[in-house]
Amino acid sequence: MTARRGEPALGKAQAPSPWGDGRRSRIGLLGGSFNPAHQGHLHISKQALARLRLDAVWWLVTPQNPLKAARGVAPLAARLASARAVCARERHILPLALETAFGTTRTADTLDILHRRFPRARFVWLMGADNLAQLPSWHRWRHLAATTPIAILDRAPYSKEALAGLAARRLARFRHPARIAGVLADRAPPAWVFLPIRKHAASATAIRARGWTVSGPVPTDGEGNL
Ligand SMILES: Nc1ncnc2c1ncn2[C@@H]1O[C@H](COP(=O)(O)OP(=O)(O)OP(=O)(O)O)[C@@H](O)[C@H]1O
Ligand SMILES: O=C(O)c1ccc[n+]([C@@H]2O[C@H](COP(=O)([O-])O)[C@@H](O)[C@H]2O)c1
Repeated sequence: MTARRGEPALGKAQAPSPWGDGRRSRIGLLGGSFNPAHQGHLHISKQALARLRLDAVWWLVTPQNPLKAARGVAPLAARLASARAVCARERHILPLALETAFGTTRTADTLDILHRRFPRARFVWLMGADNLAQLPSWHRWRHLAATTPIAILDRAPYSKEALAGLAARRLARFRHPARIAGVLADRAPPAWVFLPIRKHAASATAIRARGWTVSGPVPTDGEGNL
């Protein structure tokens, strides 16, 4: 892995595994605010691991979603801690603060760096159906789709809205049936699938409404699950 001039090198503590260390690792990237992380993130990550035949899912805990207000967003350390707590037992799911190391907040920029640094890795961008509906507001979203295969994980109540939206329409000819999900990582982008998985109702907004705070204990269901 080589850093470009001007890009910070990643310290060992940041070093994700697998590294793209000669093996053509298949890595799902779930970007998010994780304010806080919850069982919905875990559910879609497990679905992605199985359905897309991934080696790992990296949770990219964003320093700041460029389209969301900073107010009400817990510090990165607290969001990262919530992510680590939620997937503490998962060997193949890795919460990371790579965008803080890269100095990026916009996904297309982050993906460009990841492709440069891990030329042998096969990345798939993962997102819930709500984010597909919003994709046309993202910086260089067509470039993003042109560089990285995308898997959309279903989420209530956004399925119809997402599939009828501008991004789905503009990218319609690059959509593949869910049955090829296992080889999506091998497909040359643009390429995307919509995975009609069992829906999970968890949302960070609902958890915050129930009183999640940075300083207080992370709320659990008694088994350590948010
Ligand atoms: N229950 C869920 N089902 C499907 N996708 C989800 C679910 N929860 C989160 N995601 C997806 O995970 C990614 C990160 O989500 P995020 O951290 O914003 O959680 P959130 O619950 O959507 O937060 P908020 O309610 O604050 O907007 C997004 O792509 C989002 O669509
Ligand atoms: O690149 C953009 O312009 C962009 C705009 C909005 C959201 N994103 C990314 O989308 C991911 C999901 O964000 P969120 O806040 O819905 O969890 C996260 O990685 C954000 O950085 C990216």
